[in-house]
Parts: sequence; structure tokens; C-alpha cells
Amino acid sequence: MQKRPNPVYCAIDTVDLPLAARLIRSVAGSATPTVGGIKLGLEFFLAHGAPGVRYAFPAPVRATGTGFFLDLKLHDIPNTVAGGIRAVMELEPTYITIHTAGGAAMMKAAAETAAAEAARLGISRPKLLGVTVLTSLDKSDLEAVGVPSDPGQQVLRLAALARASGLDGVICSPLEIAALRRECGGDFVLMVPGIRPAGAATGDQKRVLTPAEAVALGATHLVIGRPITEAADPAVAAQAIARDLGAL
Ligand SMILES: O=c1ccn([C@@H]2O[C@H](COP(=O)(O)O)[C@@H](O)[C@H]2O)c(=O)[nH]1
Repeated sequence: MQKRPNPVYCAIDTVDLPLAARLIRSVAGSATPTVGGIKLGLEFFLAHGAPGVRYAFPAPVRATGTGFFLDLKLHDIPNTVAGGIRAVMELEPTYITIHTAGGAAMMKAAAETAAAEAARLGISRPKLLGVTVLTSLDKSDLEAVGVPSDPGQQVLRLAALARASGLDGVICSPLEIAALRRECGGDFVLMVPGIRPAGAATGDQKRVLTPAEAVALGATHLVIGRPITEAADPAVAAQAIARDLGAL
């Protein structure tokens, strides 16, 4: 039977550089990777920057076709965010995140800068994804910061703004996938954290579903961190998820 592409991006959230390199090798370094991509974000990038990315996620591992999601969640004035995009382009990320709450002008500046820099460097343009409502937040958290809508409505509003501003997709929780697919169409990238295999600890995540549920609803990619990286054997944990999704 034809295997599906593996939709799982494994979140490597650690400041321990050798550990990050080991984790990446274990899930993505073999001839049959157990994840479709690697996500490096705030914690890792603040500690190790671009040299750390090149060390922990070297070209031979990327050459297996493993995607690279650089989850920096940029949020500043348009000129500063454009500069941030320029600064990481040579790492050739597949995806970069910016906060939709930074507004339309910021998102447009980021999208235009990514396209112009990719052309100048002769590399593929990274896809820009807008962070909507963090998956660790629920309705009462939104109310506490002065947003009276429920998370579902707020995510739809921010995703529409992201799309109109030239972004390729958004980060959303699994609970918003179906509505976003209806509103934003089949090509809009839905990168979905808040994913927990049945029985796994939710930790600080509040809007969660299982990997199979999120894929059935129409997620493009799933972001899964601790259920893989904190397992006794991360490669085996990732393999079980991939098998469940028909991707191995
Ligand atoms: O709304 C968001 C946006 C980003 N994330 C990131 O995804 C992973 C999830 O890790 P788990 O260990 O599977 O909870 C993490 O790197 C977050 O920074 C998110 O969870 N929610």
C-alpha cells in the first residue's frame, strides 16, 4: 500500500546541544526517518543560534528530505521583523513563524522580504506561517488579556488577516482545523501543535487532540515535542505515531 508523507514535525525544545543533535539523528538521521520534519524554536535558537542549527541539524540529515521548521514566532515592528527574516534566510528553513497579532503591515513586510531574499540568494522561498492563538490558551486566558472572543472565533479572524497579508498558512490548535479548512481552502498550510497520542500527558497544552484526529480533520502538519523527545526511546515513539498515521 502507498505510504502517506509523514506529517509530523518533531519539536526539539532543549538548550542541550549534544542532546538536540542526538534526538535529531535518532528520529531523522536514518535511511527511514520516523518524522517528516524537525522544529527548532525559541529555546534552542536563543541558546545556539544559526551555528547550533548547522551543528545539530547538518546538511546530510536534511538531505534525507526532512523539513525544517524554524519556529521563532517573530513579533515586532515591520522593519525589525523583515530584518529578522533576512537574518535567518541562509539557513533555508522550510517554514518560519511570525505572530499574526503583529498586524497586516508586519506580515506583508515579512512575506515580501522572504520572497525578495530567496530570489537574491537563489534558494527556495520559506513558507511563512502566522501564530494565531497559542494552544496553551483557553477562553478564560483570552478574556484575561482583553480578547472577548472564544479561541475558535479569534483563530478564524487572525487566519483571515494572515491570508490577506500574504502568509502561506497558520499555526492553530486541532480544534480549529475543520473551520479553517472550510474558510481558507485546501492549500492553506495548517501546522498544528497541541497534539497528544491517547493517554499522553497534556502538560501546559489546553486545546488538544490525537495525531489521527488532527490528520482526519485536515491538518497539513502536526507538531509533536514531548511525547516523542521525553519517551524512553524517541525513535520508537515517533515510529508508533507514524505507523498509526499510515506514514511508515
Ligand atoms: O500555539 C502553539 C505554537 C507553538 N507551539 C510549539 O509546539 C511545540 C509543542 O510541543 P509539545 O511538547 O508537543 O507540547 C512547542 O515547541 C511549542 O513551542 C505550541 O505548542 N503551541
